[in-house]
Amino acid sequence: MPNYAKDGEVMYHTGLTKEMIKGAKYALVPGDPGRVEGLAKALDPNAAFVASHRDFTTWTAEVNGQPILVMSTGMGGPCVTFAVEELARLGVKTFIRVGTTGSMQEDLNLGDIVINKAAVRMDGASKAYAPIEYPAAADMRVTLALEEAAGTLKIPFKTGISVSTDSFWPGQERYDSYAGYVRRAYQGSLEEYQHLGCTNFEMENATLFTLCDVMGLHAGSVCGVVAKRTDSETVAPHDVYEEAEKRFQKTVKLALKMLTGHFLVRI
Ligand SMILES: O=P(O)(O)O[C@H]1O[C@H](CO)[C@@H](O)[C@H]1O
Ligand SMILES: O=c1cc[nH]c(=O)[nH]1
Repeated sequence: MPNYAKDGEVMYHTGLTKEMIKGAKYALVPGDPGRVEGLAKALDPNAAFVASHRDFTTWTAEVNGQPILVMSTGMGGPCVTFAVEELARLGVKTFIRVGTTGSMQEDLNLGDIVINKAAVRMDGASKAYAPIEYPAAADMRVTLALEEAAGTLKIPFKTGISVSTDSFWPGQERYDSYAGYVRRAYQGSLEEYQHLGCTNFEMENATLFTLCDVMGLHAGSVCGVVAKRTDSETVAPHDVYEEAEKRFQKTVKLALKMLTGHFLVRI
């Protein structure tokens, strides 16, 4: 029997109650708290600020007359576990990550969109919930809605498998760190992931997908490419992010319209 929050019960880390989230069943979960307001207002000009605690900034919006939560998770798997645990207790059932990412295939360019159908579990947090043999898989209906939305909007996108790491530098085989050293186990890992057909590096999908499947919830992910690792380790200038941001905002808005409407089986 799921342990739902009681009326008025305040979630310790997010500072939210059931009343504050207005019965939202869908949550958009970007990593960056600075992305929340823009995303909420892109969904709904009447979106409203709800709370800001630690890494978790929350706004509410409406799409198709349904309440939608937009809440940052902060960076990395451990932060995602707080977001999923507390929002699930408040009744959220579907989580869509709206992030940034580093692409690892030649045909994924800066500013493009990646929709992740699964993730390689290089995080640590998901291991507290399921053995490493358990897949980190996105919900197929959420993934299809994101693909259908990006395709309809003619936004360049690719669907693939992300590698979700706990480290932006050695875990993603970056040599431009302070020490400049990548431990031997990760030297050559980028090339290996490319051969395995993985599409991108980021830091939250594996935890999000694993937890949601384990808990009977639904998850999807759309990320904008801000680093093209086939060319460089560097993150691109801000205008690339702004282009990607416009694209992922439009994509999730249309995907939410489909998911809250009559797209495939209602979840
Ligand atoms: O832009 P967000 O959603 O934070 O996602 C990506 O950006 C951060 C690293 O720069 C990591 O959290 C990574 O997953
Ligand atoms: O290269 C990148 C860019 C964004 N986020 C990541 O985790 N890696």
